[in-house]
Amino acid sequence: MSGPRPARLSMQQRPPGRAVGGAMGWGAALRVLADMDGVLADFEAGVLRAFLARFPGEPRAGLAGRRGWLPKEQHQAKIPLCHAKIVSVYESPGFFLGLDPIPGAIEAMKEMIQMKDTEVFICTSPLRKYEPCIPEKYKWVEKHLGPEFVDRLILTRDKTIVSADLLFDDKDTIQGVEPNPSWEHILFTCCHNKHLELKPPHRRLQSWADDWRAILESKRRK
Ligand SMILES: Cc1cn([C@H]2C[C@H](O)[C@@H](COP(=O)(O)O)O2)c(=O)[nH]c1=O
Ligand SMILES: [Mg+2]
Repeated sequence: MSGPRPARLSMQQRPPGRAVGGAMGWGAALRVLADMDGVLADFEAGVLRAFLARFPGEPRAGLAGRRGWLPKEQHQAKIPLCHAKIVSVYESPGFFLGLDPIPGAIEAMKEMIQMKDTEVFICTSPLRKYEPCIPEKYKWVEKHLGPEFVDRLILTRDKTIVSADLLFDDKDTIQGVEPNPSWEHILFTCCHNKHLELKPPHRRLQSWADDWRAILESKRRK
């Protein structure tokens, strides 16, 4: 985690009506990234639901017993034969588009984007097998959040190179080519990370019912 980013002066690039100024100075809007799977879209529940529908009677690990980010690793460790089947589930057409929103996520994002001096983006990593994952991610955002957020969708397999103040993400370790990302990673609680004990100054958001507004405000004050 590093300190706040220097103020940006690219006012021309800002959408009309979102110019910022005042106490924080011109261009010093707070920039927030929200991860998609596990933060906005319920990837874990979607995997389990689709797996049960497609392979009824197949042994699987339930959400309560999940440890570690990769369900394929989880299942691989306990039930070796499941791996390829789990991958086939989340690589199937309709999987990403059919994911349910995480409770409160849509409301939080729509409120956040209206906040003064705040820039909100969705930052998601597509599967290496990028079809149909990528078009379905765009469609999901349009369906649940609307066209305003389609313009704010960042797809990258390396989030460390994206410049922002905050990143809400369920993955416990986010690594890439940039060793010191500009954002503070707020771990969004999910079945696979809830057992992890975070050492200060690392912070969590337990759910969208938790005080995400306070996290944004704490970052503005810095
Ligand atoms: C195995 C596995 C894969 N994913 C996938 C789903 C997405 O394509 C990315 C993560 O996307 P995010 O929006 O950056 O969260 O990886 C996953 O999320 N979880 C898994 O266990
Ligand atoms: Mg995620």
